[in-house]
Amino acid sequence: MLRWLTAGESHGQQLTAILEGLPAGVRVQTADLDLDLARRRLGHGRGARMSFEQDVVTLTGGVRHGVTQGGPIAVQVGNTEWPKWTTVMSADPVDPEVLASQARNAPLTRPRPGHADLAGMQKYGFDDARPVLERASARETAARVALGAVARAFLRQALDVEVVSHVVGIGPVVVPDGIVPGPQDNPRIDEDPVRCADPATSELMVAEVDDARKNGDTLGGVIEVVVHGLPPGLGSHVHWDRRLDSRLAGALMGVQSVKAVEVGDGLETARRRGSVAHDEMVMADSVDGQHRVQRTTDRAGGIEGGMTNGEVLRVRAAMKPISTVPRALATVDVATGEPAVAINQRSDACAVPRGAVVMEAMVALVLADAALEKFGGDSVPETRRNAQAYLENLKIR
Ligand SMILES: Cc1cc2nc3c(=O)[nH]c(=O)nc-3n(C[C@H](O)[C@H](O)[C@H](O)COP(=O)(O)O)c2cc1C
Ligand SMILES: C=C(O[C@@H]1CC(C(=O)O)=C[C@@H](OP(=O)(O)O)[C@H]1O)C(=O)O
Repeated sequence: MLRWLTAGESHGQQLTAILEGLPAGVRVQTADLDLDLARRRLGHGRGARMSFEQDVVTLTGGVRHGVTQGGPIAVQVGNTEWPKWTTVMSADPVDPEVLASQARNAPLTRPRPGHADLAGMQKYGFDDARPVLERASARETAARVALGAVARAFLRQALDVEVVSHVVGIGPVVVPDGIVPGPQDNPRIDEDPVRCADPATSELMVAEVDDARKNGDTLGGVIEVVVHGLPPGLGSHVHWDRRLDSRLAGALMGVQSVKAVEVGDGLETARRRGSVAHDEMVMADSVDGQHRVQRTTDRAGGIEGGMTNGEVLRVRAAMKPISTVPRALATVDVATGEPAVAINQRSDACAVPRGAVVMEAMVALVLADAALEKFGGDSVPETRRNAQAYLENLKIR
C-alpha cells in the first residue's frame, strides 16, 4: 500500500511531504521534482506570487545517490517568502506588542465566499480566517506535486507508463472533441500559455483570461489527465473502495477548487444511447496465435468495472473559478456583523493551467498505489518482472 501525507501552511517556513510504500530502486533526484514544481508555477492567469516566490526542494529521506532505498520518502518544499512571515506564522508564541505592531498580523474577519474561510472558522472555533486559509490554500499542492514526480518516475521505470495532461476548457472556451495528447506530449503542451493542446483554442482561452482579469474577475475550467501504457486489471470490480474510478475521483476531488470529475466521456456518455456509448470490441491481428482484443473507441476512458482495460486512461477534473475575486464579493465582517467586501489581497485570475500539473500528480500517486497492489515488489526490477509475467500469461490479451 502506498500512503502519502502533507503538512505545512501557505506562508509557513516550508511544506513537508512523505510517501511511504514505494519499492527500492526508483531512479529519482531533486531535478525531477524541480521540473514538475516549475511546471506547476506556469500558465497565463497565474497570480503575482507565482512569479516572485520560489520552491526550494530538499529530499531528506528515502533516496540515496539518486535511487530510492525502500523507506519512506521525505521531501521539504521551502518557501522563499518565509522571512516576511516569521512573526505571523511563528510556531512559538510571539510577544503581543510585536504582533500588534505589524499590519500583517491583523485578524482577517471578512470571509471570502467560495473559500474555506467561514466554515473553517466555525468548525475550528477561530475568530480569524488566517489559520484556515493558511492550510486550505492550494500552496499545499506543491507538496503533492513533489511526491507525484516520484510516483511518475516509478510508473515510468516499472511499467513504461506515461502521465500527461492538457487543459480542455477555460470558462466557456472548450477544445474541439477528439484531442488526446500522446505519451511524449507534455513538453510541447507546457510551451502553450494555457497548456492547451489545440493552438486555435489556446488563443481564445488566453483572450478569455485577459478579459476576466481586466474586469476584476476570475475563471475556472476543465483539465484532462491522459495515461498511456497501463496494463489491464488495475483496480477491481469487487468492492466500491477498490474501484480505480472511485479512487481517482476521490483523489482529484481532493484538490482545492475541483467540483466535478469525469471518467472518459463522462457526462456526455450519460446523454448518449447505449449503442453509441460503449467501446465495441474486435479481434486484432494476432502475431503469436493468441486472442488479441481491441476496442474501436475509448469512450470509457480506459476504465471498465472499476479496472483499467488496457486502453488509454482519461479522467477530467473541473475547477471552479478562483474565489478571491478582485471585484470583491459581498460578505459579512464577522467581528462587527456589518456588511463588508471579502478579503482580497491578490490571487490567480485562472489557475487551471497549473492545476493540470497537480491533477497529474494525484493520478500518478493513485496509479502507483494500484500498480503496487497488483504487482507488489520491493524493488523496481521485481515489480517489473511481476508485471511482465502477468502480461505474458494473460489468456486474452
Ligand atoms: C493550483 C491552484 C491555485 C489556486 N489559487 C488560488 C488563488 O490564488 N486564490 C484563491 O482564492 N483560490 C485559489 N485556489 C482555490 C482555493 O484553494 C480553493 O477554492 C479553496 O481552498 C476552497 O476549497 P474548494 O474550492 O475546494 O471549496 C487555487 C486552487 C488550485 C488547485
Ligand atoms: C502559493 C500558491 O498558491 C496560492 C493558492 C491560494 C489559495 O487560496 O489557494 C492563494 C494564493 O496565495 P496568496 O493568497 O498568498 O496570494 C496563491 O498564490 C502556490 O500554488 O504555490
